[in-house]
Amino acid sequence: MPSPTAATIIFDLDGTLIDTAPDLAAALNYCLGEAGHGTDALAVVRPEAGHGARAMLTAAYARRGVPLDEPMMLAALDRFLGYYEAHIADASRPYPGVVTAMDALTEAGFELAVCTNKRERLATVLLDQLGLSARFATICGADTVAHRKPHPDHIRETLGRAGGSVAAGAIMIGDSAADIDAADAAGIPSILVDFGYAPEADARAKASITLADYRDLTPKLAWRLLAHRP
Ligand SMILES: O=C(O)COP(=O)(O)O
Ligand SMILES: [Mg+2]
Repeated sequence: MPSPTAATIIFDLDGTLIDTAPDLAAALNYCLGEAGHGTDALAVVRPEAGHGARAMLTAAYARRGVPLDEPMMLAALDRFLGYYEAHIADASRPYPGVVTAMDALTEAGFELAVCTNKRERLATVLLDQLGLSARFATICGADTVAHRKPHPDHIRETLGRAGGSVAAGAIMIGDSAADIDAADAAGIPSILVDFGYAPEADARAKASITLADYRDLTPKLAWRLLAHRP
């Protein structure tokens, strides 16, 4: 049971907690192959992996100069998501050091939560298959809420479900401007991970700190950030 007074560490999922790009790229390449196109290398697809299936398909078709109207997009999305769910944890793994960092944070009394623009069901299936779901007080997806990140309500809803609040203390850890902007608008400190999919310059500038290695995500760092709230 989440404690009502615990501070909450909120993780973004894709590109922050889990490196999901290989399985997302495989789902994209399956769709491209089915439509008679060649495949894209992981390095090409990786920067788009944090923006969801629709963005990945849009970019792949734009690279080929092939138009993708809405009915084609909806059919491609169905194919993408069907393949993706069936292969969701084939190659996706937690980033190095994050599980050890979560152990230390939980041990120190922090509540952990996930706030992702992935669909809640997919996020839950992925974390279930990786054996990580039980660590989180809530897994709050894009379709769990009326307004997804960068809207601050996504963070507020995540905190509410986790038994926390802005007043009780919260930190958002993410890899994109959507994460950092949501944290900023909710009035909580943020950590931008350097190794994610979309570390844009404005997110880097706006984040409370940038993290290059999960070994540095310690309870001491979290307490320091909470002591200097924005
Ligand atoms: O699937 C997306 O659009 C991005 O997911 P994320 O918020 O976990 O990075
Ligand atoms: Mg992300």
